[in-house]
Amino acid sequence: MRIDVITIFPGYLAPLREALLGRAIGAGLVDLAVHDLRSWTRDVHQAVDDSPYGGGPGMVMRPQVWGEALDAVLALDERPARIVVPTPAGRPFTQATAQAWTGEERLVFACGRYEGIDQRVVDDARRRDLPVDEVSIGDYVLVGGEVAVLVMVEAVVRLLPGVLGNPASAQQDSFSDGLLEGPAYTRPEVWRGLAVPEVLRSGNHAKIARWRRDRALERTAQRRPDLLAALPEDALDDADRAF
Ligand SMILES: CC(C)N1CCN(Cc2ccc(Cn3ccc4ccc(-c5n[nH]c(N)c5C#N)cc43)cc2)CC1
Repeated sequence: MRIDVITIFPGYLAPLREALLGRAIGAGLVDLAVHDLRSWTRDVHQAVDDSPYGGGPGMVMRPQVWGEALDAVLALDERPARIVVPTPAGRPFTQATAQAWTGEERLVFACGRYEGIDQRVVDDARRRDLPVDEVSIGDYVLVGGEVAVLVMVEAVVRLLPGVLGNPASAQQDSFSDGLLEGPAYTRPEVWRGLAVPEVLRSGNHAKIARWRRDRALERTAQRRPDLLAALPEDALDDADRAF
């Protein structure tokens, strides 16, 4: 997978070259290119924003600069690309989104700042039949799209074959079966007077699996009843329902 990020703050994306993601890049599983939007400005001030039509607070990012930047970055590689635009007004970015994007050969992220990017940039890409997703990582307001891109790239790349040391981790993620994961423990057996639940030390794998499922159901019911309500009919077996 090739990933391109266009931003006025390239340094914000430096963490993508660290740790797991850095190793994925080093292993050739991911190609990452970060581009400074100001490279496509033509004025001495390298202006990327302007006042909003219709008035209102803040500034809006100029379509000309973004249009030239996206055209140039898309032309760098012949692989078909999905353009991703983080925005507070976007569709929710979920684990399902991350899973779906693992099938893409290329993702091009457009990081806005100020009050966002002139809508005609997205409209122009769509009318050229380029796939464009406007997505939000959560119901809170950030200052720009860069942090959202860090989140989304990590969520996608960790699902790519060969990236995680133990692929089972991705399969047993929270959300992958629709539930939150339950509590996890490691040594010592007792810490500050708190003992690891005995069942986890029993060696009885059936009992352990049941206990873990019950804790996941309990935690999901307490913290995310919406996830429980959204489970498909056949997601819970009789033992789950008995819980
Ligand atoms: C009603 C009320 C919830 N509204 C809210 C948004 N207000 C306008 C407004 C304010 C600030 C920004 C800053 N900004 C610029 C580009 C950009 C990209 C992503 C995000 C972003 N924020 N939160 C997320 N989950 C995001 C994602 N993904 C924020 C961005 C952009 C837009 C208007 C009021």
